[in-house]
Amino acid sequence: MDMKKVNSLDFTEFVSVFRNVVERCPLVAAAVWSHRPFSGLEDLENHFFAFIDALPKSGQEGILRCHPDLAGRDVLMGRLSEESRREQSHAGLTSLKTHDRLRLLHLNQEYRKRFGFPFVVAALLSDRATVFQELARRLHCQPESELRTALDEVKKIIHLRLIDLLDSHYFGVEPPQGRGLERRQDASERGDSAPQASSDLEDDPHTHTKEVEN
Ligand SMILES: NC(=O)N[C@H]1NC(=O)NC1=O
Repeated sequence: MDMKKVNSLDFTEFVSVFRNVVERCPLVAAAVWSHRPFSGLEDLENHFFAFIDALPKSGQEGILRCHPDLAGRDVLMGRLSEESRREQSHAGLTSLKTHDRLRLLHLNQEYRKRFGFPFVVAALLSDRATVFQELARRLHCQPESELRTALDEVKKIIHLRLIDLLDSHYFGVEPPQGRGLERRQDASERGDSAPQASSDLEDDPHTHTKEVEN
């Protein structure tokens, strides 16, 4: 879909297409529609970012709480959104062995206990090893800076989801904070050589398939 097409969508169509750009928060797409026409991907995503930035802390935490835990219950129950399933699968999080799943469950619980919202990371830019490392590192951050870090990850997820929905020629646009696309490409080109969180990870062929098309 190109920007001309995006700008031609009526409210219902726009919300239907962009409803999960912010995980389980179609209200954000509903608000962004009012700002059309958009000049390009950057303009469009800036409206998503601005909506989130303008929220009070409780709203920002609410956005984070709409994200499913990585390798959490929603994964086990098959209740992930299509986007989240693809992202978590890309990072190898839908095929963890019990030992690693329990370790992640424990870290996720510790994180949620400390900050009051789930650990969020752009899984499409990550792999199993970095998810574990980042979770262990961010667990010790100060609440205020951690909220900002988590929202920056949400913005990376938004950026990548918008790229998926739009034409591939937008792929050259830098992600928020200029970080990440290179790693995403590395990951998708990497094929089956994703670093592992521990030596006993399952090797699920679905985990390492090239899931990112662009
Ligand atoms: N908790 C969390 O990070 N969830 C997510 N990350 C991501 O890239 N997609 C998600 O659903």
